Amino acid sequence: MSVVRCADPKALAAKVADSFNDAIAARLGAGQGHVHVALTGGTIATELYRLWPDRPGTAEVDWSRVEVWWGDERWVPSDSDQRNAEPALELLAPMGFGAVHPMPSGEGPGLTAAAQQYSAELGSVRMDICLLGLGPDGHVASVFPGHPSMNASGDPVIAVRNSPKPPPERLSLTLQTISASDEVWFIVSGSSKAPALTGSYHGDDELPGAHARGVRRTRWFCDEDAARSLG
Ligand SMILES: O=C(O)[C@H](O)[C@@H](O)[C@H](O)[C@H](O)COP(=O)(O)O
Repeated sequence: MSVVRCADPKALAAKVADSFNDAIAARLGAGQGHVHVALTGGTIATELYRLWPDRPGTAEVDWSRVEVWWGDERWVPSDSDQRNAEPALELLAPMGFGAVHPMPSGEGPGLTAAAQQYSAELGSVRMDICLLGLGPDGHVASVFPGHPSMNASGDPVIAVRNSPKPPPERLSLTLQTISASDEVWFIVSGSSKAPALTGSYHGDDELPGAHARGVRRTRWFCDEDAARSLG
């Protein structure tokens, strides 16, 4: 595990964008045909998507060999501004990804069928890099502490009901699926996240963030406000 500390949210978002560019270019340069990346929703992730297309180095990457997935989604219609995927894809449009895989939206099949559909779409794909935000309660993707989503196993994607964070219905990768990723990257900003960050980093069992670990590497990108109590 490694921690990357940045002065403020803007520097944090820029650092994560540059790190993605470097890591993806390195994978492609090493002969990997395609790179699979899972993105997340949330405020700081949106800041990342806003500045990523214009970062120096972004134009150097062959994005046609990158496939984008989502770690979780809110079960609302596709034109809702609460969605994770569509607003992000609008910001990231200049990059021209080879393929994008938004999770199904609320006007489609039922929630359970949608989870099965995305599980099938995922098939045997494992993420090279899975990006995660962290909630103040320690949630990652739509896996919440003390909630049935924490113990889900079986299919890689689950239907989440009664989510403590609105909206109540969501889709999410399971912790097992997240932790099958080669790398897990956290992006964490703000003092409200400091206790959850410290607990997740140090392995507090009750926090979903403590169970999300990459097979090869776990990186914690955080700003000083979030990292305050990390030591
Ligand atoms: O759908 C969601 O709500 C997100 O995917 C969620 O897991 C998010 O990443 C964290 O809650 C952090 O969000 P903030 O950066 O807004 O605190």
